[in-house]
Amino acid sequence: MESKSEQNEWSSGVWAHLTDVRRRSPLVQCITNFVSMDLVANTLLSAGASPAMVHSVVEIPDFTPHIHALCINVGTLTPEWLPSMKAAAEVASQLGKPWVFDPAAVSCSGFRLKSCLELIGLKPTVIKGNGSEIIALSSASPGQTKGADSSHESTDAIEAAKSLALSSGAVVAVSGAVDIVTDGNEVIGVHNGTKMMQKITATGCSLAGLIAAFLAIDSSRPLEATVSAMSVFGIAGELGEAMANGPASLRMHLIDSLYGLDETTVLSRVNITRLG
Ligand SMILES: Nc1ncnc2c1ncn2[C@@H]1O[C@H](COP(=O)(O)OP(=O)(O)O)[C@@H](O)[C@H]1O
Ligand SMILES: Cc1ncsc1CCOP(=O)(O)O
Ligand SMILES: [Mg+2]
Repeated sequence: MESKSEQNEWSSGVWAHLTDVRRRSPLVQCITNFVSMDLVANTLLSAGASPAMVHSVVEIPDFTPHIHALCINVGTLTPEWLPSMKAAAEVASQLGKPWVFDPAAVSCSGFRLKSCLELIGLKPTVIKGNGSEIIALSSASPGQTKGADSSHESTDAIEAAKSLALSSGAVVAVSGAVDIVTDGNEVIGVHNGTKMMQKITATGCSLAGLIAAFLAIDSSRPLEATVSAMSVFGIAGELGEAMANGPASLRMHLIDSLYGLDETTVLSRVNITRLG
């Protein structure tokens, strides 16, 4: 059971992180899938960050040195896109810029799984997947695939997440009913969010982009920054659902709620526990 003071510490940490993102407006480069580009960019803008969907390999040497964080998502991967992803990841890692890797639909093909493992070799700061994606990556073998959706609960993936964190050196975040964040030793559960978020495509991708923005302003504490981003996104979903009639209006209200989040709401809604 979490003590009141531990809860208060998490809540004030979440609010401090969001305030800092709004104040510093970090530049986040996103090489993401076609489905998600719009929602990822709008999520980052409503949180106060500055998104740039720059993915051409010829632009990376000029642009990537200027970013504050990077997000790479393989949701619509093709062989033509992989060199851009690798080049951007290499620049980010060499220059000490935090980067998030989202192995969207990793089990779709052998090509995608191999590409994901190669990208993990380039040292992401955070790997964010759903339960099925993290289990597949951790065992380096595709399970049964449901494409971009998960057929596992996030809590089924705790041991896989810990093992992937230890083998990769990344913080691993598993989205789902309870968002799990681990560095291989500590395991934190974020209990914000709402089930209907699964019915909007690219919410997982947007969460990965948001994690990148939070890492940009607290790169020395990737576990805490990731926990904060997950809680903030979940709270925006909870508030959005209260105004929505279904997934399409939730999409709109989620963005509005993220934009309008205030201190009282954040402090009263953060729900984070230590799971191990
Ligand atoms: N059953 C649920 N209850 C509450 N929040 C959920 C639930 N399922 C997903 N979410 C939230 O939806 C967002 C996207 O997560 P998820 O659907 O797991 O990603 P992905 O799209 O990558 O599979 C996250 O913020 C997560 O917390
Ligand atoms: C439907 C789909 N197909 C390939 S990528 C993609 C979007 C997946 O987004 P998310 O992982 O956030 O559900
Ligand atoms: Mg996903």
